[in-house]
Amino acid sequence: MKTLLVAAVALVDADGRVLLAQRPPGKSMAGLWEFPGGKVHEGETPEAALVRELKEELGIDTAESCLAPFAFASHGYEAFHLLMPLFVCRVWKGTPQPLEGQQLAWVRPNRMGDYPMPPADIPLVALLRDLL
Ligand SMILES: Nc1nc2c([nH]c(=O)n2[C@H]2C[C@H](O)[C@@H](COP(=O)(O)OP(=O)(O)OP(=O)(O)O)O2)c(=O)[nH]1
Repeated sequence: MKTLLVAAVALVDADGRVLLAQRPPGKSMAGLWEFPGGKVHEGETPEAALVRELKEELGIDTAESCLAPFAFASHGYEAFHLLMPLFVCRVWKGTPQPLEGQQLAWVRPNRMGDYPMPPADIPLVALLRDLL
């Protein structure tokens, strides 16, 4: 089974809300809410992948130094094993915009239960609730 490395980030605003993005129709797990991020390319670090993805998906600028390692998900999906480091970021430039047609929502960790997420993410939500 292939291990897929995906980097994800909890963008946290001044009110302690976290940005979730809804996976668009046509993609795997469409309709579920996830942390922004994506696959780490060959030869790329997770931090560099996130800086790139945040620009592409949301139009915001972040520095690698603003990404604090927080936790990781390790989850067996049918087709691959997902290894997903989750970073926390509280500092960025710009306002997140849905540049890829995705829905965005700022959600308090204790309300994340209202937003169906991929199974890999469930343990991460509990950890965020403790942090924020
Ligand atoms: N970005 C992100 N991906 C997640 C989360 N939880 C989770 O299981 N994933 C999975 C979904 C995808 O299989 C993979 C991320 O792939 P991607 O977002 O870069 O690429 P993609 O939508 O084209 O994925 P796919 O349709 O090819 O499966 O990680 C999460 O919180 N954030």
